[in-house]
Amino acid sequence: MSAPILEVEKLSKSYGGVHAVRGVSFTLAAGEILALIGPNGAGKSTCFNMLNGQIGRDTGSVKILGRDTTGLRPREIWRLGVGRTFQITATYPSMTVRENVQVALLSHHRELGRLFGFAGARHRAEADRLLGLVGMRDLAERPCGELAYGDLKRLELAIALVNEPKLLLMDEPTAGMAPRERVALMRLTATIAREQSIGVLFTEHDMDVVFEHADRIMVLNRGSLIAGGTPAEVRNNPDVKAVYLGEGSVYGGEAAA
Ligand SMILES: Nc1ncnc2c1ncn2[C@@H]1O[C@H](COP(=O)(O)OP(=O)(O)OP(=O)(O)O)[C@@H](O)[C@H]1O
Repeated sequence: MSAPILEVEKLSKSYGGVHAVRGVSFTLAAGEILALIGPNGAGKSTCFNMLNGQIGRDTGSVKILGRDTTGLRPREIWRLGVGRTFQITATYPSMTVRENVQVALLSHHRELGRLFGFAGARHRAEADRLLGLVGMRDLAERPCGELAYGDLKRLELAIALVNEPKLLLMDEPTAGMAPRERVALMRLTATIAREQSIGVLFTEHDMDVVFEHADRIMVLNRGSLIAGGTPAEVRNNPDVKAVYLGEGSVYGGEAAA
């Protein structure tokens, strides 16, 4: 079996007296879709931000493609082959869809100096290939500011793929989307991830999305992992049921947190 893409061991972080994340360990394989769920305040974002280098960890280790990430800045972690999407989309509204992808490609190729007098031809074919992957080729000429929210999220996915990531970190990728759009976005993500052997770690509040698309689910509560396994295993886990009781259903239908 090939080495895991992501290896997390005993990751911890406290804020004053609050143990936001306590001794979290897990691995993620190529092409695997792994969901990190838990009620509000469970530590999901803190975990994520330690993985992508936005916040430092107190203890523990994170290896991406076998490389220890201790001390690496977010940009250096991105350059290891990590794609990211954020809860709040960050695109340039006055630029077209294609130009937004081209700018990301310029950054990936360390050519941002060329932005001045940006002729629009640079990496155009690659930008169109990425837009084709997410089904947005026909929207290439549209100004980003005119896009529907669901299309913006697909664009964000195309941008996350510019550096040919082996690991994709998605923090609430479907936040703010209509239910049907959410499932469609995760289906698209899962298809691309499996075709390209990209490991995906995502946090998500919509349990329909989680149970339909994750190969494996980890459940955080008060900073600790309390359960992990296939969707069927997690669904039947009594600890998980207890955590979610009164907050919605882990069987799908309602948001759990
Ligand atoms: N910068 C910070 N300073 C102090 N406490 C923090 C900070 N960031 C997070 N916390 C605390 O750490 C705990 C975990 O928060 P975190 O945001 O990681 O949870 P979460 O599972 O992502 O929640 P949500 O689902 O609401 O986004 C919470 O108790 C939170 O109040």
